[in-house]
Amino acid sequence: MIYTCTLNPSVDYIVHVDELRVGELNRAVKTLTFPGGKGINVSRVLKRLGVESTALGFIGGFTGSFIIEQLQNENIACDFVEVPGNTRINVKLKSGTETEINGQGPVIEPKYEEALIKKMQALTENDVVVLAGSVPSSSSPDIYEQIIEEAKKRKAKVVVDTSGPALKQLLARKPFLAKPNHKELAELFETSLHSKDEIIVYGRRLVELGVENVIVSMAGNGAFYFNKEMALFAEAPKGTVKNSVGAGDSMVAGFLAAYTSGKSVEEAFAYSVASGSATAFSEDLCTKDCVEQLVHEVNIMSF
Ligand SMILES: Nc1ncnc2c1ncn2[C@@H]1O[C@H](COP(=O)(O)OP(=O)(O)O)[C@@H](O)[C@H]1O
Ligand SMILES: O=P(O)(O)OC[C@H]1O[C@](O)(COP(=O)(O)O)[C@@H](O)[C@@H]1O
Repeated sequence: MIYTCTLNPSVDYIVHVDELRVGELNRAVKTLTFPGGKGINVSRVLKRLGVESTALGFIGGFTGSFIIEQLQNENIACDFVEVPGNTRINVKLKSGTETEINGQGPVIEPKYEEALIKKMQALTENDVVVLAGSVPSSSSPDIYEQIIEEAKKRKAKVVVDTSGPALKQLLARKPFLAKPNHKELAELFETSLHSKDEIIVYGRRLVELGVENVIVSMAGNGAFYFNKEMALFAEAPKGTVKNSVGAGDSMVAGFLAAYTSGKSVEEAFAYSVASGSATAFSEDLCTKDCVEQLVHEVNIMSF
C-alpha cells in the first residue's frame, strides 16, 4: 500500500482576475476550490492513474470536512488525525502570472503528533510512505524525522517532497525518492542555480548523499532524473498552462504509479514528466487519458 502523509493540508482556492490591481477592489472572473496539500494531491493523482493509496496527516474544522468529503467522493481512503482548528486555505491568484498565499494551518498539539506517528507502526516492507509538504509552524521541527524513523525501522520505502530544513533532515535518512524543484535544490545547498550544468552537479550530489532516485523538476523547462547508474533529461511537453498547482505532486504520483507497476526507471520518469505537464495543462489535477497522450511526447535523453 502507498500512504501519503500531509502534515498541513489545504483547501486550494484558485482565483482568476483579469488584471490584478494591488490596493484596489478586484472582481474575480472565475473561482475554483480543490482539496490540496502535497500528499493529498499525490493520493488524488494516484487514484486517477488507477493506484490505491491511503491519505494520512492532520485535518480539522469545516475546511477539513470539505477535504474529507471530496476525497471520499473520489473513493480515496483517508485515515487522518483530527485536530482542533481549521485546516488552512491557500489562495492561488491567477492574473497572467501565478501568485500564491499559503495559510499557516492549525496548531498541532503533541498528543496529535503522537497519534500520527503511532499510525506509522503499521507500516511494512511492502509499503511506500510519501512525506509531502511543509511542516506546520506549531509542529515539532523533527516530526518528519520521527515518522521516517518508524518507516525505516519497518523497511517501508520513503518518498520525500518538501522544502527548507525538513528536506535537509529527510535527505540525510536516504529516502527512496526525492523530487525537489530547481529552486528547492538551490535552497538546500544554500546556492543559486542558473544553468542546467549547475543543476546536474547538485542533483548528482543528492544521489551521493544516499537518495536512491532523484527527480529535479524545472517547470516548463523539463526535468532531470538521477540514480547511481544513470542520469536522464526530459523536455516538458508543450501546451497551454491552465493551473500548475500540483504539477510537482503529480510527478511524484506518476513516477510511483509506473514504478510500482513494474515499469523501468526510464518509463517511470517519462510517466512522471507527462503527469506533471498533464496537470499544468488542466484546471484541476491530471487525468489518466491526458497523461497517456502526453507520455508519447516525452523524449528521454540519457547523458
Ligand atoms: N509551463 C509548463 N509547461 C509544461 N510542463 C510543465 C509546466 N510547468 C510544470 N510542468 C510540468 O510539471 C513538472 C513539475 O513542475 P514544477 O513547477 O517544476 O514542480 P513544483 O510544482 O514542485 O514546483 C515539470 O517537470 C513539468 O513536467
Ligand atoms: O505545504 P506547502 O509547501 O505550503 O504547499 C502546499 C501547496 O502545495 C500544493 O500541494 C501544490 O504543490 P506543487 O505545486 O508544488 O505540486 C498545493 O495543493 C498546496 O496549496
